[in-house]
Amino acid sequence: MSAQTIALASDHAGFDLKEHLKRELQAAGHVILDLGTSSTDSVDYPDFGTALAGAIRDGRAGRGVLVCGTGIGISIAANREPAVRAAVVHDVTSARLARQHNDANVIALGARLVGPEVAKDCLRAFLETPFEGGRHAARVAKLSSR
Ligand SMILES: O=C(CO)[C@H](O)[C@H](O)[C@H](O)COP(=O)(O)O
Repeated sequence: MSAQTIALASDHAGFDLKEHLKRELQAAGHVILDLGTSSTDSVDYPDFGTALAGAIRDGRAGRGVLVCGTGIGISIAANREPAVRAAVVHDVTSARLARQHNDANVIALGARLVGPEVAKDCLRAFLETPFEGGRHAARVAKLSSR
């Protein structure tokens, strides 16, 4: 995928993995919008999921990557924004299908569940896999119309 602005956000549990993924994305030439957190000091994941969702809504980033301990809490926060389709992914297959079937514009990773190499593979699949459209298009449209 060509270079684009990608927003990153995590809580304390996801901080180290976020930094790892940031370096990967920078090396690939992407522009990074890092919305925090900036250390492993304890913070609240809704603040960071919401911040990333705002960046997607406002067009400051085309895609987003969220990290918390499980990926769950921070994705719940981000998905409250209608412009966001955030998918918790654990492996390349879930990351690929989140794009092919769901046109996910955000992935959420669990730093306590997924190692850095698997997370990197998920990120690559997320960025490189196109939406299939077809029968999935009407379903995704229904997500936005409710
Ligand atoms: O939101 C979560 C659970 O879905 C995340 O895993 C958080 O990172 C986790 O709850 C943080 O837990 P901690 O005990 O405060 O580090």
